[in-house]
Amino acid sequence: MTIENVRQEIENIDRELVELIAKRVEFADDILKYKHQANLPINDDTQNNVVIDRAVSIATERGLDSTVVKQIFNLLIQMNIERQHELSGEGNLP
Ligand SMILES: O=C(O)C(=O)C[C@]1(C(=O)O)C=C[C@@H](O)C=C1
Repeated sequence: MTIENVRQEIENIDRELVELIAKRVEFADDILKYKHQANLPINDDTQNNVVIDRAVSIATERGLDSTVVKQIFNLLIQMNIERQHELSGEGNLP
């Protein structure tokens, strides 16, 4: 494999990652509807821990640096929380 081939593979993965992040954020709309109906807060620390612990466990099984994976998932959760605030009309972004 040439370096161009490897960079093409990395680009393909990067595109998939961004698509998956977009899909994950899109669920903010559905989850927010349930939260409004049940009068639940947007931020749920218990669920945050479930998501983080699951990601850390999978990362550890795959031999990845779990500290970095934890940081990534904290950012993903934060993106979802921000989108839910935006959809509630409380955000700063368009
Ligand atoms: O599961 C939820 O309640 C969500 O809103 C999703 C999510 C997440 O991104 O995984 C985001 C915010 C909550 O604090 C917990 C988890």
